[in-house]
Amino acid sequence: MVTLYSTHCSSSSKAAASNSSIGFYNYHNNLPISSRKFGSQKISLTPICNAIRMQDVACVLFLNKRSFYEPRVSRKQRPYLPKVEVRFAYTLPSPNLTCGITLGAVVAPPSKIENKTPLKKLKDGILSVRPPEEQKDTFDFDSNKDKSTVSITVVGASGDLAKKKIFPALFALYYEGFLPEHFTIFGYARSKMTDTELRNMVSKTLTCRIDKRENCGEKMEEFLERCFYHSGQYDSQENFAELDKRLKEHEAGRFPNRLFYLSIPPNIFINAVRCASLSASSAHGWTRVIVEKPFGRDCESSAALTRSLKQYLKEDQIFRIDHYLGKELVENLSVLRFSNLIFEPLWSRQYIRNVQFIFSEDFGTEGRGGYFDHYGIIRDIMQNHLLQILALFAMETPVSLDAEDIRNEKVKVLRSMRPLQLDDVVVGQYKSHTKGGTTYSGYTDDKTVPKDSLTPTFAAAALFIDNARWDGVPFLMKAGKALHTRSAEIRVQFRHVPGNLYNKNFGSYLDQATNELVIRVQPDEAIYLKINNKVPGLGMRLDASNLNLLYSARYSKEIPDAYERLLLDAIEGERRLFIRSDELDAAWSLFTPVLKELEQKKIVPENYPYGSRGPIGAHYLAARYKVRWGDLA
Ligand SMILES: NC(=O)C1=CN([C@@H]2O[C@H](COP(=O)(O)OP(=O)(O)OC[C@H]3O[C@@H](n4cnc5c(N)ncnc54)[C@H](OP(=O)(O)O)[C@@H]3O)[C@@H](O)[C@H]2O)C=CC1
Ligand SMILES: O=C1O[C@H](COP(=O)(O)O)[C@@H](O)[C@H](O)[C@H]1O
Repeated sequence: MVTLYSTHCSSSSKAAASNSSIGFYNYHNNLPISSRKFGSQKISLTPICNAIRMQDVACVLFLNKRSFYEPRVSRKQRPYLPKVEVRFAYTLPSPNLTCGITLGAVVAPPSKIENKTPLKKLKDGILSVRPPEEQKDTFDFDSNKDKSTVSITVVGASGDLAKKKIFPALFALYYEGFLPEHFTIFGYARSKMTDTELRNMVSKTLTCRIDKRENCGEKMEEFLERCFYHSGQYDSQENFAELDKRLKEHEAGRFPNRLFYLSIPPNIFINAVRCASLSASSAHGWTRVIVEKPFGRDCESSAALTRSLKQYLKEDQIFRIDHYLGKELVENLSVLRFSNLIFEPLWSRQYIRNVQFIFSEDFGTEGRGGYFDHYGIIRDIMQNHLLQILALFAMETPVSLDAEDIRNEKVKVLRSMRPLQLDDVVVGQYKSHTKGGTTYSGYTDDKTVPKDSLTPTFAAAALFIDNARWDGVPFLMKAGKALHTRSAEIRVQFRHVPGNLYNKNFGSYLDQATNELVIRVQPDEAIYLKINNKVPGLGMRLDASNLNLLYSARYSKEIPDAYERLLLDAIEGERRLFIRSDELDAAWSLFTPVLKELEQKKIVPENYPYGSRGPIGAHYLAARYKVRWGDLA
């Protein structure tokens, strides 16, 4: 049952409101339940809403026959949440009319919600950013109420990320039935391509899951038929208006929602957003924009980017992607911690000695040297991926799983952290190395990288959270390219057991006898806990063994790629895994001073051979805090 408990709507203009009405629709079948016309300056909708008690309600507000607003039954109503509050407040594009509606919902039995198709979850109402005067078309909601559509435009479709990640993720969602019934995918870039050429390009990177090969070819054909291409400049409103025209042809009178994925270099983000929002945003439905990193390269440039984006978009239209937040084990971090009694009580300085976030790749910056040299590993990996994981790891219990509640807690952690000090950073750069007759090029051997580049391809750092829970606990980060292995892990090293009866069995290896919880994000996703155990036999010999939850052994389902989850969330309007602007500001504040110092002082990175374990300085840094890197134990 859903109970709407508080709504209000006020207008400062009689004329603007004279043709207006509010309608309630059954969420499941979109049939009208009730509607009310209003033309007065002020209208209280509370009595209407209180009178309506039913399974699920969708509510659409019409102003001068335009529909602006559709509250959703969102993923907040997943089974683990027995009670949901949905709040909406927004400004209508009309300058003299504002309206806010607050809904409080008590949710229907969870199974019903879960059984919904994703399309039915698509009930978020984001206003178009297009100026009102450009919203010429009116939408006849009565005859189209059961028909909405999502148009996904991949801006920069000819690029590496689009081919490698975005199109395959969209196909996986399609294959699994997660895309809405009506959807269209457009590639947009400057390269000249026909629809068929785009389809050929995309088809080369599509794969079916190992566990689901049924009708794979057929599904690919169906998917590709819904992919189109439009060639245009990123700074041309005219070209985006042409795209708009083509999108409209495919939307064919359906309720149009539009998602733009900016898969382009950052220097053209703003032009593309300006043109897309002014010439190709949805007139009636929502318009959302996924923005890829890098979100600036320091506090100032990031704030400037946010300011520019907000000239054309509202914060809730901006989906800043950090694909590490979409990884299965990062998503599981909160589940592990907040739904297992054995972990949460241990999650503090009292029991945890240090936490390590380790990222390594066994390949260099090949092909991306130009981009990388401008950013370096601290900006590329630490300031975003590792810091986001740290914030999730260390945050206090959020009030709910609502996006804002989670992001509020993450911001608090970031704001409680000390900006990184130069003394607490070690930087490195890989050099060429020959192994087994093969020579692996060094970073500066790349033609797109200046020979005298000081850009770090490796960094280790010690960070601290100055709050009651984490006071004095080192949070160590290590990230590097061209190392000996590819992996991403979170390692939680616990304190010694006080007065351990078995200390003598460990001899001088007391450190190695502490418990360690490892969350292996990739590859071979796993969670394991290192415990001390008696080696079977008549003696009393102890060893460290793992209680091991290896995903591939436990779950037969293939783990979805991070981009699948994030794209689906963006389509559904779920913001939990996207970065809010204040989180971003807080993240940059931690790293900007040290990044500037490294550059101003021209700190020379320590060399390490391609394929090695990185510079020795990382060990000294850890040792300063009496820590051993867990991945080396
Ligand atoms: N590739 C990756 O693994 C990752 C990428 N990212 C981010 O995603 C975004 C896209 O990355 P990626 O696909 O690698 O980028 P690309 O360099 O491949 O660029 C994407 C497309 O943008 C256009 N483009 C490239 N350079 C310029 C330019 N100087 N001026 C105008 N247009 C240009 C090209 O299309 P055309 O010429 O046809 O217009 C190109 O195909 C970037 O912001 C990147 O930082 C983030 C994480 C990982
Ligand atoms: O954002 C980035 O991530 C990739 C690593 O992503 P993964 O999912 O393959 O682990 C990294 O290679 C790239 O430099 C960086 O920009």
